[in-house]
Amino acid sequence: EWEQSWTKSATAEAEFVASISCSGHGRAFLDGSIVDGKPVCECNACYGGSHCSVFLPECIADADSGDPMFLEPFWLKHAASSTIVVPGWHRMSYEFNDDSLISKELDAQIRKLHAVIGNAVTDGRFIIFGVGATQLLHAAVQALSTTNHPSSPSRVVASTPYYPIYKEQTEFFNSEDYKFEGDTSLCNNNNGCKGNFIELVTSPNNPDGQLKKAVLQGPSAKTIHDFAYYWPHYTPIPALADENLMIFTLSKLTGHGEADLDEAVHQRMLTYMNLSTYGVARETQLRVLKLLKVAVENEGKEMFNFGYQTMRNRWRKLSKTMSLSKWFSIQELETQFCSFSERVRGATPAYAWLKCEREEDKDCNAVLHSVNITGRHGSLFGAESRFVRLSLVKSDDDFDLLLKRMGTLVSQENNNDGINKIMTHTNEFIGTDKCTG
Ligand SMILES: Cc1ncc(COP(=O)(O)O)c(C=O)c1O
Repeated sequence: EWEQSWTKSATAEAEFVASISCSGHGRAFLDGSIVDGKPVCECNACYGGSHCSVFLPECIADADSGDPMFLEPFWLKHAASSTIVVPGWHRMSYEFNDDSLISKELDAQIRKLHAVIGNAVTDGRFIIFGVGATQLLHAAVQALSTTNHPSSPSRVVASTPYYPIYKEQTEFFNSEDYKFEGDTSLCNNNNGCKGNFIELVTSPNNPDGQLKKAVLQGPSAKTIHDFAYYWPHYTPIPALADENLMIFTLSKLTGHGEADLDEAVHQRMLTYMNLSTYGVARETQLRVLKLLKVAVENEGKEMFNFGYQTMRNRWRKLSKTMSLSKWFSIQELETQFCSFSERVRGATPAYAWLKCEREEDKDCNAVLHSVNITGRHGSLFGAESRFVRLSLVKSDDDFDLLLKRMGTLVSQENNNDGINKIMTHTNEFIGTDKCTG
C-alpha cells in the first residue's frame, strides 16, 4: 500500500509553470529565468513583452534553421500521457544490468515504432542509440572509413544539393581516414577518381525533399542512408527501407536519434559512442521511451496525422502564394502511394527550396532580405546562390510571418509587373501615335 507523497511538489511545480500565460506566443519553463520568484515567459521570435503579447513588426522572419517546433501543440495536448517524473536516484549507474548503453524497453519501442509506421526493417538488425543523428553520422563515417591508409583516405560524397553538416563535420574532424569530396558526380570510380567511397544518401533530401537512391555501387562504395525525414509528416512512405546502415532521428519530435546496422560496423560505432559520450543520458532515454509510447498510440494515427495535416496546410498555403510568381519558384514533388496512409498522397516537405528565377537575382537570400526574410543560402548545400532553403517546420508564429512576407514579395512583383504592363501598353500607344503622326 502506498500513498502519493514525494512527487506531489514536483508535479505541482510542473503544472504551475505550464499554467503561466504567455499569450500563445511563448512559454515558461521549469529551468527558465526566475524573476520575483516566478519563471518568466520565453517569447517566440518577433514577440516581446512580459507576456509575449507585443508583436515586433520590424523583426526578421527567420526561416533558416530546421527547428521542428510545429509539433509543440501536439505535445501540449498530450501533456498527461507524455509527462515523466525523474527521481534523483534514477539509473545512477553507467550501465544497464546487461552492460548495454540502451534500455531493452527503449530498443523494443524503437522497433515497434518502425513496424507501426512501416518505414524500416529492424528484424535481425542492431540498434545504436545516439544523442542525435549528428553524432551518429560522424560515428558512421568513422566506422565505414578505411583505417591505416593515410595516403588513400575514404572519399565522402553526397549528391548536390546536400545537407551542409556532411561537409562541415567531415572537415571539422579533419581525419586522415576520410575526406569530404563534394558532389557524388564530381568524383567516382566511373570518371577516373579511384579509391573507397562513402556516399551519404538523404531521403527525403534536405533541402529539396526528393526521395533519393544511392548513386554509387560496387565493392568500393559504402553507403549511409540518412532517413531523418523518412516519416509521414514529410513524405509519403512508398516502401519499408532495408539498407545496411540507416540513420533515423526523432529530433523532429524529441531531439534524439537512432541507427540500424551490421555486426562489424556496429562494433566500430559502439566504440565511437563509448569513447565520445558513454551512451545517452538515462533521463533522456526515459523521456524518449515515454514519447515513443505516445507516438505509436492508436497505430501512430494521432501524432502522424497531426504532423501531416500541419505540414500539408503549410505547403498548400506557400504553394498557392508562389504560384502567383514568375520571379520565384519552389520545388515540385511527386505524389506517391503511401503505405502508412494507404493512399496516394503528395509530399509535405520540411523545407521549401526556393529559386530566384530572374537572371539578375543571383543572390536569392539577399533578395529575401529586402522584405525582412532570411533563409539558408544555397551555396551551403553545394548549390548556386540563386537557391535558398526556407524552413517550414518552425512554430506557427514563424510560419505565419514567413508566409505573410513571401506574400508581400510576390505582390510587389505583381504590382511591378502591373506597372510594367501599363508602361509597355503606353509605349506601344506612343509608338503608334508617332507612326501615324
Ligand atoms: C538530413 C539531416 N540529417 C541529420 C540531421 C541531424 O539530426 P539531429 O538533430 O538528430 O542531430 C538533420 C537535422 O536537421 C538533417 O536535416
